[in-house]
Amino acid sequence: MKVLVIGLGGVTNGGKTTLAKRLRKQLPNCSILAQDDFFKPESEVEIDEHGFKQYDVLDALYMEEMVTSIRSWMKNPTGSSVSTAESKSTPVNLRSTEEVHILIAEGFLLYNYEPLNEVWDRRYFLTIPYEECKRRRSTRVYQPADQPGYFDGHVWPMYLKHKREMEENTNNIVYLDGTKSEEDLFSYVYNDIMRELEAWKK
Ligand SMILES: Nc1ncnc2c1ncn2[C@@H]1O[C@H](COP(=O)(O)OP(=O)(O)OP(=O)(O)O)[C@@H](O)[C@H]1O
Ligand SMILES: NC(=O)c1ccc[n+]([C@@H]2O[C@H](CO)[C@@H](O)[C@H]2O)c1
Repeated sequence: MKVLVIGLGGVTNGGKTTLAKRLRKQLPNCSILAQDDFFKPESEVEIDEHGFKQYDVLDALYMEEMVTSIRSWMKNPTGSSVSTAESKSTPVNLRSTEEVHILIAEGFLLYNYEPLNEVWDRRYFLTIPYEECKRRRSTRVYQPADQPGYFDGHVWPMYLKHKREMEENTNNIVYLDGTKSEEDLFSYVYNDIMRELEAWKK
């Protein structure tokens, strides 16, 4: 049996969830694990001197639990103990599909946490420019909702800081331009993963 752990990281509102769901429909035995499911409750999230809740940092997340979830999926991809959303579709375009299991872990802060660095078979990173990110984010309602000035005061500066640290410490990141169409993004990543699976079968 082959297990493939795919990281789909990138900026908030870059389109990670949209792309992951689309991939899950088409890839064989594919599950999604969302980093957003590991946020701490609001009462445990720190507040900085400007009054901004510190959600866009590793400390706001139960990262050890996320590692445990990924590792237990890797040991037993068909087990039910891990909270992942699983594909219900019939696998396509692949013989011996029952031997392949794919986990897409999607989230905004995947590659800055050392204990996760060795789990990835492939690392993707979606980017969109500042203006587009701010626009998309303004259409979303988080729980709790973004405070006034939150994007410029917390979200974007933390994104730039983490991206810089990631670039200093991590190799082999495949950057994806999140302003491309959903269809283009899907077919690029789908073909990339299928090539990897074909190479494994040989
Ligand atoms: N390729 C695309 N082109 C234009 N808009 C897109 C594209 N993909 C997703 N979107 C839109 O961008 C917004 C964010 O998408 P999505 O929820 O998939 O992003 P995300 O990276 O998972 O966000 P977050 O992790 O911050 O919640 C949504 O309104 C979605 O419809
Ligand atoms: N899911 C949450 O608990 C939560 C609460 C407040 C803000 N967020 C935002 O989610 C994004 C990552 O998807 C981050 O930019 C957080 O600001 C999440």
